Amino acid sequence: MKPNVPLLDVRDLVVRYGPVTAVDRVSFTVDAGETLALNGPSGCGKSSTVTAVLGLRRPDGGRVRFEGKELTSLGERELRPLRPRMQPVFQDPYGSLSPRHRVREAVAEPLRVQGRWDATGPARVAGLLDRVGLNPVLGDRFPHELSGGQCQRVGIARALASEPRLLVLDEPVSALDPSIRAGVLNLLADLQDELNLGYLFICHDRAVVRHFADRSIEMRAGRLVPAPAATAAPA
Ligand SMILES: Nc1ncnc2c1ncn2[C@@H]1O[C@H](COP(=O)(O)OP(=O)(O)OP(=O)(O)O)[C@@H](O)[C@H]1O
Repeated sequence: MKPNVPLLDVRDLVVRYGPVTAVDRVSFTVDAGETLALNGPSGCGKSSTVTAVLGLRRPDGGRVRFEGKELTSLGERELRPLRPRMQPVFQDPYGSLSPRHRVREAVAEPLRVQGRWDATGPARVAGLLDRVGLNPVLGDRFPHELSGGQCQRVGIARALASEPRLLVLDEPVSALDPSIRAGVLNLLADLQDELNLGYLFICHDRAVVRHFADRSIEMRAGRLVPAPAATAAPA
C-alpha cells in the first residue's frame, strides 16, 4: 500500500432499502493503527454502513477503498482474497460462534477455509488463544461452557487467525458485564499497538468512545452530523 493511502477510505456511501435511504453520502477514513468510532442511535444506519464496508452488500452509491483498492468495482473472485484482511467482531459473543464447534475448531476454521491449515495449525491456534489471554486448554470447550468475556476473546482470536489489517468492531463490549469490558478493551488496544491494526469501532457509549477512540463520527438518520464530543471532522 502506498504511503499516505488510508487503510479504509469510504466516500459518499449510499445504502438504500427500497424507498428507505439508510446511509446517505457518508464519508470517512481509517488509518492503520487508528481507531475511528462510529456512533449514533439505533436505526441511524451503522449496521448498513458496516455491511457495505465489509463488502457484504454492494452500496447504491459512493465507494469503499481498502488498502487502496476499490472494493465497489471488484467482482466476488477479486474480493475473496481481500475479505480475510477486514474482519468483523460482533456484539453477541455467543451468537457469533457455532454452538456445535469447540473453541479450537472455531479458531482453526479461518485457517482451513483459507487453505492455510498445515502441521503448524494446532500450535497456531494455541498461540492465538494465548494471545487473547485464554489458556489454550479452553480450546476443548464449547462456547456455552465459557463466560461472555472469554467467548468474545475467542471471537477476537478467530478474527486474528485471518491476519487482518482492519477490524470492524460492532459494539464489541456492549453485551459484556461492565466489570470485564475494560479487560477486552485493553486487549484490543494491545493488539492494535502490536499489529498496527485499524479499527472501525461501532459504539453508542460515549465514555467508552472517549477513552478508546482516536477520532469519532456520529450518524443520525443515515447522515454524518457533527458529534458533540467530536475530536475530528469526517474525512
Ligand atoms: N433489510 C432491511 N430492509 C429494509 N430496511 C432496513 C433493512 N435493514 C435496515 N433497514 C432500515 O435502515 C435504517 C438503518 O438501519 P441500520 O440497521 O443500518 O441502523 P443501526 O444504526 O445499525 O441500528 P441498530 O443500532 O439498531 O442496529 C433503519 O431505518 C432500518 O429500519
